[in-house]
Amino acid sequence: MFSTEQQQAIFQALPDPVFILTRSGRYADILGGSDSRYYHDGSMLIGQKIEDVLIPEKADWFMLQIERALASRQLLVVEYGLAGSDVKGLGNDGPDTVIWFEGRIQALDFTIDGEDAVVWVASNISARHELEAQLRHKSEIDELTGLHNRRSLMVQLRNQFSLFQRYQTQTAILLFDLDFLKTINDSCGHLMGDRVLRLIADCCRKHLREQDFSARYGGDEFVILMPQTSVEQAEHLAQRLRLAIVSAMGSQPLHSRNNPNDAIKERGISGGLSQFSAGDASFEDVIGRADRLLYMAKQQGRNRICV
Ligand SMILES: Nc1nc2c(ncn2[C@@H]2O[C@H](COP(=O)(O)OP(=O)(O)OP(=O)(O)O)[C@@H](O)[C@H]2O)c(=O)[nH]1
Repeated sequence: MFSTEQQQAIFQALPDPVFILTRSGRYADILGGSDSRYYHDGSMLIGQKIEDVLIPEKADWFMLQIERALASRQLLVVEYGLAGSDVKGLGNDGPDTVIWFEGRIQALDFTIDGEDAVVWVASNISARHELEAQLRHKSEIDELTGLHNRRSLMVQLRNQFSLFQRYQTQTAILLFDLDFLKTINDSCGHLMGDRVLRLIADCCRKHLREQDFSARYGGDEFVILMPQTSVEQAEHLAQRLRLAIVSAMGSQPLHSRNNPNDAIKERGISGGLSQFSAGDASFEDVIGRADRLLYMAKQQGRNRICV
């Protein structure tokens, strides 16, 4: 139906680039890629090998995908990022952000110069990738404090509990609640209440270790999950955090709106500290224990951690 020239023109008009790659990683041909918003002219790659173009770590990954597609003979769909620093010899000329692609790879049923080969269609999905990252962030992070939200805490607790069941690694959990937030809200305004909640989050980020997982459990309740931590170590960390929060709150102008001389004196947190234990059926058991200990801390006069 189409002449050879017309077929060639149709291939070149394809918006996404189509790479014909041999088993040894040679660019046998490149078609399409006409959407110049996303793709540069790649014709200079023809005849070159992936290992000549990309740094070893990336080149190995590309070669592995070619092998997978050739072995399965099925359509293989992969996602990958390419940064300017992944391309050999680009220097500072490449893009400064990672560009994300979806690769659709299919083995060809003929050989090219005696080699097996695949067709690899690369689509720029950076915009979608960015949107997905934003949505993931929104679904996992508490908007007010920037800590993990309850939903991502639950996922983390479930994973850590599975690890505990398999390896019995000590894992401590602190559940704490800001004392008298209602009084702060009523006396100093809701915005000041919000400010104190953010202050607590800052203290968590500053005073806990990188492996500790801090989350806003809801309202003025927070949970700190401390993997590979004994209760003794966790108690030390919890007390350090409590003192840091008391000290940070001390620097806040927590004065009554009606009477500026009337400062709110009660500043602190009450917490319950527990750990996964052999008899627990699920992570909910340890949260339940920490909750009862938190209640005890409130009963005993607040601004303390019960273990
Ligand atoms: N400012 C602010 N207040 C909140 C937020 N979420 C919940 N609160 C308020 O926090 C208060 C929590 O109340 P409680 O924990 O029961 O009581 P409390 O005043 O902190 O007193 P104790 O916990 O008994 O020491 C409620 O008045 C909620 O309305 C928030 O995001 N911002």
